[in-house]
Amino acid sequence: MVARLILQATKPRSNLTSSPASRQLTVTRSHRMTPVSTENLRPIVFSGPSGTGKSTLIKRLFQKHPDLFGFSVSHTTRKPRNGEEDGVHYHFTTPEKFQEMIAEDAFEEHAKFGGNYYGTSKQAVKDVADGKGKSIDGTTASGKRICIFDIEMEGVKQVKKSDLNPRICFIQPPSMEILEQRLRGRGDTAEDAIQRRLAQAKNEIEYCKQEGKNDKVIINDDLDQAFKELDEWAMQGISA
Ligand SMILES: Nc1ncnc2c1ncn2[C@@H]1O[C@H](COP(=O)(O)OP(=O)(O)OP(=O)(O)O)[C@@H](O)[C@H]1O
Repeated sequence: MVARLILQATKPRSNLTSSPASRQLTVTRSHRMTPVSTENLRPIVFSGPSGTGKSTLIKRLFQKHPDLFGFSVSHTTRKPRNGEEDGVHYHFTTPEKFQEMIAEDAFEEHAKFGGNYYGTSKQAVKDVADGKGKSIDGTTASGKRICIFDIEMEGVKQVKKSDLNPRICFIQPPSMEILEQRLRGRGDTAEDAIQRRLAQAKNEIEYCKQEGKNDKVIINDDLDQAFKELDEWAMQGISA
């Protein structure tokens, strides 16, 4: 879904790294404290074709580490749906204000989908590290968190150019045939959209093959195996 310009985590920023005391953050977990080095506060970006299994894998990551990761609250020019609260689900804004923010270089990345703008502001990324991001269920992700991005290829290109210094992981389908089965199996995508997504998937897989575009590529064939690989990679360097 489009608005998954959701979250990110930020590269070690000055407010997190300037004093010795901040070189190690402490994340409170259910029964213990987990020291997290500043290196691990780098945002993690997940990308990959629609239907490849990003949401499924990210959900597992949040379930396994409920206090460690967060999404940023995106800006959007679309109208709020029932039950959506400004500042919680999205920062709802006007096209004029959104354009102003683009001009002020306020976004880490932004894009237009279905006639509406969506974007991740620099402030929203900082908010995740300050305990003001979102958890997987939309509730406030309190405490310092590592920002997770779930974004499209164009968004990945933008964050790579920003000063976020994210770790980038591409989730690849085992084959185009299986990707098609997954998209159809979800039962929520119209035929023309499936065809568009499959065509786009080819572009994304080509992009992913280029040298230096990703820090990690995971083939999501067997889900348990893919999650194990993803979890080990995401948790690298995080003391638990
Ligand atoms: N390893 C797997 N084996 C079989 N089915 C899977 C696997 N991973 C995910 N799926 C299924 O594939 C479908 C697509 O997964 P998911 O919605 O997580 O994809 P996505 O990459 O987040 O897509 P989008 O970008 O469109 O939101 C879902 O029905 C999910 O249950």
